[in-house]
Amino acid sequence: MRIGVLGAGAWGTALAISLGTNTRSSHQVTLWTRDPVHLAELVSQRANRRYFPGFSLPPSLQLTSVLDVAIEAADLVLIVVPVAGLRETLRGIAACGKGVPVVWGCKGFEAESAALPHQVAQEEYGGVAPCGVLSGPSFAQEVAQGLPTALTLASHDEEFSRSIAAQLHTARLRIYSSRDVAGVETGGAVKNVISIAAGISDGMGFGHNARAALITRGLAEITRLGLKLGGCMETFMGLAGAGDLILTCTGDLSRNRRVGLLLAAGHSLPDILRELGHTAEGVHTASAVLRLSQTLKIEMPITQAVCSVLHDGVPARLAVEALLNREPKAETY
Ligand SMILES: NC(=O)c1ccc[n+]([C@@H]2O[C@H](COP(=O)([O-])OP(=O)(O)OC[C@H]3O[C@@H](n4cnc5c(N)ncnc54)[C@H](O)[C@@H]3O)[C@@H](O)[C@H]2O)c1
Ligand SMILES: O=P(O)(O)OC[C@H](O)CO
Repeated sequence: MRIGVLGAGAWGTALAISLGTNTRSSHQVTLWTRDPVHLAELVSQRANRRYFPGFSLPPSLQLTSVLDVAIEAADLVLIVVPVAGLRETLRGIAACGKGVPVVWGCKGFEAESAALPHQVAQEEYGGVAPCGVLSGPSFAQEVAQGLPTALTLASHDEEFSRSIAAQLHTARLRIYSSRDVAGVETGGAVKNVISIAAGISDGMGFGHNARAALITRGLAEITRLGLKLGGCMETFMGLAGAGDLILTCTGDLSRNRRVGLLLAAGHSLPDILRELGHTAEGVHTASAVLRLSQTLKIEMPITQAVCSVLHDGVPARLAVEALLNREPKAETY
């Protein structure tokens, strides 16, 4: 298959390396960056030192900064820009007029609209071609190293998700298909918020028990919101739910977890984001999720606490104390 990967950050580059060096099938991969200067670096260094140092780009990988070139050369487009760039990227693909099938790998809610990626896609690309989302526990570095990873590809078009999952599937990148787009996207988005909370807790030295409690009650928040948004219970127990939540709350490769660790150490959010140099979707998604939870009247205390630290200047210790001092209640979802 000919695959256009749009977005040459960590995840786009890792997917391009993994799919481009896949020995079982013969994918021809083109990686697109919007920045011509970045393209020149990629071409001359055959590596992405800016976003993904330590990995060589496979010789067969094509590189471009012209969107139409990446799309024209593709049977499938993978959009791997942050959620904030999804709408603009979809508009660019639509303007190309090819009607190419699209799968996105971004995880979050759009900050201003609080829309999930598939809702943005419906507005910008609805009815043009089959679409889906790729999500699940997947640190870019491990995927690029060829370490075993399992993902979920969800689409409302069941035939599309099965077919694309089968074509992208390898022994090292196992891809399961699903119809639950809203569930898969909600799991991938909210886990980033809970991961910031886990980072804060670990950074303050609260220990393994507290982290396990945050993961479990975080899963309850994901499930509550996800069910309201039309997701299925089993999705939240699967790769794109509990799987990704556990990975991101416990794995030190997580950028969202790192945001929490640095907040606990007393760093300011602008300094943290500058030092990170990468997308941490949980930062913007937290506010969108909080607004949604208030509109939908869903209790999401961990999300609320994370928002208060990120955006209201509440010290991490006070936010954690407020969480701990909540009234006792029955353990429900
Ligand atoms: N890094 C991972 O391990 C990983 C794994 C799974 C999913 N994701 C998700 O993938 C998405 C991208 O993450 P990343 O790790 O590649 O981020 P990153 O910060 O490493 O790179 C983001 C890339 O997108 C580009 N970009 C930003 N806005 C753009 C726009 N409007 N149009 C075109 N390009 C734009 C940037 O220039 C950069 O190249 C996020 O939603 C993230 O949650 C990341
Ligand atoms: O580094 P993070 O926190 O954006 O997490 C990366 C992936 O989403 C993990 O599945």
